[in-house]
Amino acid sequence: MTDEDLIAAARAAAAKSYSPYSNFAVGAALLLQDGSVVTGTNVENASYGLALCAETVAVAKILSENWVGGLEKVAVTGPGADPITPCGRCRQVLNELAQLGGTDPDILCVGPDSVTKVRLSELLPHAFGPASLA
Ligand SMILES: O=c1ccn([C@H]2C[C@H](O)[C@@H](CO)O2)c(=O)[nH]1
Ligand SMILES: [Zn+2]
Repeated sequence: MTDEDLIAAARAAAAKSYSPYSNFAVGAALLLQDGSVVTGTNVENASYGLALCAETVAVAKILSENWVGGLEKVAVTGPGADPITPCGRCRQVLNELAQLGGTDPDILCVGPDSVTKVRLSELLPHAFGPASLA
């Protein structure tokens, strides 16, 4: 799975976005250690504050259906002029999945003409995670 393939999967997910209120279509594609890819898109609501982010939808799909191992890589696409970075809540939600499998995934923050690659630990330093409860 190349970065380009993962980005294409995120873009395909964004094409299914339900975002009639913000018109801001986000796609996320999560690559797991067994090579499988799970996608998510943002799902908004007439009660605006209930919007679900693309990354969180993808993590919920994985943990409720088919978690098979560590989180290797994530691609996130948005419609803005700059590469999109996961919001704070999504960083925490992604960290839970990463910690479960013991990885520090690359996050591909995708813009129209550039990709910024950062580690999750760079986006969420000093994270609170499962081990913090011990
Ligand atoms: O990382 C992010 C940031 C925002 N959104 C969604 C939430 C909302 O539907 C829209 C505008 O904030 O974008 C995501 O899905 N992921
Ligand atoms: Zn988010």
